[in-house]
Amino acid sequence: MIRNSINLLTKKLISSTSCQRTRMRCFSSGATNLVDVNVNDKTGIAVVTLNRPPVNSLNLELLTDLSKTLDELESNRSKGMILTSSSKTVFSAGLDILEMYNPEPERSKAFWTALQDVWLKLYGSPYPTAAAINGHSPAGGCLLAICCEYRVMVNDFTIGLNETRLGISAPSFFISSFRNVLSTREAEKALTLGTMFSSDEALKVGLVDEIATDKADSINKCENFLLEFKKVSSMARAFTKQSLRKKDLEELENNREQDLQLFLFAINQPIVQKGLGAYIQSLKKK
Ligand SMILES: CCCCC/C=C\C/C=C\CC/C=C/CC(=O)SCCNC(=O)CCNC(=O)[C@H](O)C(C)(C)COP(=O)(O)OP(=O)(O)OC[C@H]1O[C@@H](n2cnc3c(N)ncnc32)[C@H](O)[C@@H]1OP(=O)(O)O
Repeated sequence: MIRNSINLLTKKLISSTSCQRTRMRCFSSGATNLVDVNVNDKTGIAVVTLNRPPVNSLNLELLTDLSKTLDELESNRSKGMILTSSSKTVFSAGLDILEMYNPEPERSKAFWTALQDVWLKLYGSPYPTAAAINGHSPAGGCLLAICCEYRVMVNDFTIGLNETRLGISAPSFFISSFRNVLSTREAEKALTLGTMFSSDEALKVGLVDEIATDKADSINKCENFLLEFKKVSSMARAFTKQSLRKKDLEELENNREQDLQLFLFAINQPIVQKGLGAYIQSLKKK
């Protein structure tokens, strides 16, 4: 994938004049509409909205749609992407727990592979990315946000990698993208404690870059960030980003099968199944 991106950058260099004339308007990511995409005609920035009520939990279908959307943005040479949610209170509740409970072997494999795909594409995207976090963002929800280069969070919500609170460790690619945002010290403290930060705390520690009053404000602030790149060569920008993230990306690319087997092993442990069952019940009883 990194090689593909570098090839793409080279192609861009050769055809940079024609690229600038190419402007995609809008595209759909499929019949299901779990992901809405809206491209601003003037700026070329795409607002990508997660749309799987009630809480945008990341199941196989949502991850597959998101993965396709990221492919389309890349092949359309997007000017930038803002990731947000259609919910009023939840950005994403993270991985869909039902994908891990009583797992069906082929589906769990496809599910984890789709998550790996999304992470590789989002974390390593050549176009600039920002997250307009307009609701709670635990675990896998936080993962999507930290893959982006900039985060604007609406007040009064929570964000964090809380896996240890659920009795598990965050997978290694979750940890590497978290450490790309926070200092190793802050990341270690937050990951081991499973801290969920309030919007203000997240700002203080550097997990988010700005606070917004509402969704529109968060999108506006993300857009302002992305527009700053008008002054910068898109190739130089993308190359720099991918160089900084190269080690993390290669770590997963070179160990995808091992990472998948670890996930399958973990979710198939009876003690984990018991924990997942109890957790699902606790969410339902709320
Ligand atoms: C427990 C042990 C886990 C062991 C796992 C083992 C191995 C796996 C190995 C590696 C993978 C590890 C990686 C994990 C990363 C993850 O992302 S795990 C998911 C973590 N997410 C959460 O813990 C969030 C849980 N949800 C909430 O806290 C709240 O729902 C919310 C997001 C704050 C929103 O609250 P709100 O009040 O608005 O909504 P409700 O709570 O009423 O929820 C509505 C509805 O949605 C269901 N639901 C919520 N979250 C999830 C979810 N993540 N997956 C599936 N379904 C979810 C909830 O049950 C309600 O359903 P309903 O009652 O049927 O309407």
